[in-house]
Amino acid sequence: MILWSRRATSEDSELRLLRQVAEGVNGIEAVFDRGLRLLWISPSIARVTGFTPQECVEADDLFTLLVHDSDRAHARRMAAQVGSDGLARDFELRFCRRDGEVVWVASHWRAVPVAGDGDGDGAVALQLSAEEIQTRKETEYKLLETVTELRRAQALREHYLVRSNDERQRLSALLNLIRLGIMFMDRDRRVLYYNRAMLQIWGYPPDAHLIGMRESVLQSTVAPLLEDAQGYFAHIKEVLDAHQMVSAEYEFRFADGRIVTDRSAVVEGASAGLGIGRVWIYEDVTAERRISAQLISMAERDPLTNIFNRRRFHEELERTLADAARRGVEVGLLGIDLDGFKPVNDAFGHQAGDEVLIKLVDRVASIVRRNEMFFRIGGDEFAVLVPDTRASELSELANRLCEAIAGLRFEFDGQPASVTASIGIALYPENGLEAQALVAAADEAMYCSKAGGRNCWTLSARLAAESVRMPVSSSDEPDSKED
Ligand SMILES: Nc1nc2c(ncn2[C@@H]2O[C@H](COP(=O)(O)OP(=O)(O)OP(=O)(O)O)[C@@H](O)[C@H]2O)c(=O)[nH]1
Repeated sequence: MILWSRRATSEDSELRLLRQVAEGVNGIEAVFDRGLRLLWISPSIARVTGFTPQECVEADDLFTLLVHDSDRAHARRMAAQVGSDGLARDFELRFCRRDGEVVWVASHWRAVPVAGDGDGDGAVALQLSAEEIQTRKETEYKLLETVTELRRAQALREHYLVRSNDERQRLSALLNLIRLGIMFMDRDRRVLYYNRAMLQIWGYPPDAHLIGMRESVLQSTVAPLLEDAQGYFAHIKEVLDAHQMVSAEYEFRFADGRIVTDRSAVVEGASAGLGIGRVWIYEDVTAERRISAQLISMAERDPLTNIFNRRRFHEELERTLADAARRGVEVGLLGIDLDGFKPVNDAFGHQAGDEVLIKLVDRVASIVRRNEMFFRIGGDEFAVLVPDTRASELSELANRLCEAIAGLRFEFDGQPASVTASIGIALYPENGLEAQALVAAADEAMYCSKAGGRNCWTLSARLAAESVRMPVSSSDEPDSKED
């Protein structure tokens, strides 16, 4: 056995025995005096650090030689405390190897009484038992790194989860505020998402739960609400079968009269080419349609009598003539101007005149057929457009109108009042091929009626060589009389 002790000669038998045991163990064993001077160290120090036991013993300060800068003060302090209070201590520290590498060791320090020291002060030595734990430390480090990495990933995931939840909440709040109904269907045609407006439009209660519901189930629940369920479902089938990326706006009606439009688009997935489903957007356009119908009505109807006005008259005349030209049929135009209307206004006031106009329109409207159109051209001027007709039918109609108007009885301020009508009849194509020519022919004939005594009708002169003015008779076949 080689001895590296400064006090080898004065060792007692107990210390020798301790050394023998210590040299045989795999770990590092060392003995220090209370001043932390190394007295002895086992050969295993060379295996762990590369420094020989002799180099260690001869070193001025083993702590400076072996212990890493960062651990040195702590190690020294702990060892000194063991020396002073006699309590064993365990701690880990780093040794610096000769080759510059660092190696972790677990150290156990305890005070060992030195028997037979001779000075009688109960002297103690410090025994260090150390074991290399580099592999364990590396594993610990790796574990720590992995745990840190996991924690970081977890924190990041939680951060994104919170962000994505917030995002979803914001989006959901927004989608629930808008008036458009929105529904996402997945690729298997099951409901993935819907907003509040979608429930309202489709007549579901606010707490309805549709997530995961199949399209076919959805359709069966809404079918009774639709005016034409089969037509609507055929539209959906067409959109889906044709894989339309964006479908055109489709208008449909509910049985309760609401008008709704739908549009839909494929929702692109992250991987190109694969749609992950389809979004459907529903809009209740009932109010819009009503307003636009009102605007159209205002633009083409007379506000007092609610029948079509001059503007619509010209549109219908052009359309009817074009249609008649295609089909090779005749079109009749009756120009009607009231007789003696001004005196009613003058005698009983404008309101009385309005009443006459309203009642007269009601009466005439009850006489004209469904395919015949009645217009107020302005003031006390009216027109009836008769598609696909003959002159004889027109004269019959004119006769009935004259009789009906003359038969209207009014009473204002206790006094009776009445009006009559002068009618001019023009026939397409005989009296004019263009709208303007036909109107001029009807006007001309109407003025003939006025000139001929009023309360009568006149066939346009352009129909025959001369226009024909007829007094009103109750017969279906009016007696024609040359103008
Ligand atoms: N109450 C009322 N009167 C109107 C309205 N529009 C036009 N009038 C009046 O209708 C009258 C039309 O005049 P005229 O055609 O000369 O009246 P008329 O007495 O039938 O004369 P003739 O056509 O020659 O028989 C005028 O007094 C206008 O002021 C209306 O919306 N309401």
